[in-house]
Amino acid sequence: MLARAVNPCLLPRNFHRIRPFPAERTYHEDPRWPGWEVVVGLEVHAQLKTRQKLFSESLTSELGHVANTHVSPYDAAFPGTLPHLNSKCVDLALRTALALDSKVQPRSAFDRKHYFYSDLPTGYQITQHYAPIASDGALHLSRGDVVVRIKQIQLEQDTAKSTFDPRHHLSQIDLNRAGTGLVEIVSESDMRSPEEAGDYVRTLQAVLRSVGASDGNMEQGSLRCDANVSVNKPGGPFGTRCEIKNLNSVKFMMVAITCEVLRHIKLLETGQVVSQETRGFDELKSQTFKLRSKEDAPDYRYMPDPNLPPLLVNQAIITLAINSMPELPGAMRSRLCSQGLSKRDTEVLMSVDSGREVGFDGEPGSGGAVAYFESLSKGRDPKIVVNWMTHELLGQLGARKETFTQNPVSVEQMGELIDMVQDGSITGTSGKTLLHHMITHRSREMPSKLAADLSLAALSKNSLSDSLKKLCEEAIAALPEEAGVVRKGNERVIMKLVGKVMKDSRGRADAKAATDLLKELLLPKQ
Ligand SMILES: Nc1ncnc2c1ncn2[C@@H]1O[C@H](COP(=O)(O)OP(=O)(O)OP(=O)(O)O)[C@@H](O)[C@H]1O
Ligand SMILES: [Mg+2]
Ligand SMILES: [Mg+2]
Repeated sequence: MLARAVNPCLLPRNFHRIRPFPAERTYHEDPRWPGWEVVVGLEVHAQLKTRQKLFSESLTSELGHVANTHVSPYDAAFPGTLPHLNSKCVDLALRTALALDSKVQPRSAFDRKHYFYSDLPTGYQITQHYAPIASDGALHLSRGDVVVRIKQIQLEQDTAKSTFDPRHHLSQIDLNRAGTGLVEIVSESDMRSPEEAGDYVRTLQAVLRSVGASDGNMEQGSLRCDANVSVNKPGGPFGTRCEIKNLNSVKFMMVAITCEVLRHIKLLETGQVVSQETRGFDELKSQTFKLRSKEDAPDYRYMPDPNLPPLLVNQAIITLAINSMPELPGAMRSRLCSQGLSKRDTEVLMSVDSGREVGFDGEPGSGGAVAYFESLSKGRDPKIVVNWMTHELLGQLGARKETFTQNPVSVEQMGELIDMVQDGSITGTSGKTLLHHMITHRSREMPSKLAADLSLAALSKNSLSDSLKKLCEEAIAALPEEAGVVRKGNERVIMKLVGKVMKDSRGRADAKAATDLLKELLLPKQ
């Protein structure tokens, strides 16, 4: 119980424990399946973002690396090789446990889970079946007041990857992934709909990313999920669960759960029974299919791994982990809101921020939108800064199908640009043009220099009044009818002339100054 014994004074400011929650959920009828209650429990496998694998010195790999180039003799199960625990994997598992408000076990241990498959060179996977590193945690979902209990968090090895080429009847094994560290996070069966399951995975992804434990990328397979589904009559005991294996997108997971719920209900309503099975999901047919029944379930012959001593985590290690914890999403959200940002702006910034790169071994990643915002808003109005960031910077990057991690505009450049617009030395329109120029040309020049080079200095009444006057006179000459109407007292038509001035000045003219000057030129002095 060491984690519970941590002196609360040692907890960083952004670290707060989730209050206890009721395990019982009130039943709300779902119109999709009236008279039935849905129960979901998830097992999530997240690849730990460490440089090296869990028990060997070889480097972890990414999708696209040449097959079998990140393999040590240990990963390939050469006889005589021994595991050596990577402490960085333990650090990241501890961060995960703390972020999920779990009890860190002072003593955990590694077990062998045996099965025979080509992606497992040793014939067993090292996992923590009997004594996981942490248990009894909780995750607050983002919608409603739902808290999902975490049953346990265990450290384990990833498998290799096997692919089958049917044309040549050839199985190929890539050992790059073999032995990469994973955390398996097992939830209690506390979710009551496919949407809650989706919310759980998304919230968990954000937590894992924020503590640097995993990049949680489902498309690239660094986060995989098994969904356990059952149905029961409200108030009755839980039904028999079926486990749908290896779901690799939140959307498909929700579809798979929905299909499975409907399958269970159909069986039960026609007097049949649900048998406990492990199932797969066919994305094209939107159907789950049987992989094996409980009777065919493999006997994993779990046994303690004789080559690995118990993993001992004392209070000093937990305190170190607590002190190294980055800010969690909940704390970040409240901090941004307290700086005067609207809920919407906060959500936009945070969702962009969650796309930042996750650093290796718990190091901070680059490309964070919140850190960028915070540097930028030093000494500037946060609302003006967030407007420039969300509407202009993100908007222009989005139009080029680029993400914030590809943003070429430095905080210094963006800051000077905002200041120039604020003090009137360039107009808002010119600011946007400058930003566009900096993004498209990946320019390292400061905006003041670029504005001079591109002749974008604002034409206001005071500065360069001659140019503005010239533009106004040209507009009057070019639009004589409109000018005539204004002279007769219809001031609204002046906007057409202002529009012409703005266009001819390529956005450099200050609209208010142009309006005033046009009025001076067209209307009799009062
Ligand atoms: N009746 C049920 N309906 C829905 N989910 C359930 C039900 N009973 C258990 N579960 C969920 O099933 C999951 C069981 O996962 P766990 O890792 O403990 O065992 P397992 O699936 O038997 O083992 P393995 O790791 O080998 O797949 C948990 O998330 C749990 O909440
Ligand atoms: Mg499991
Ligand atoms: Mg399971």
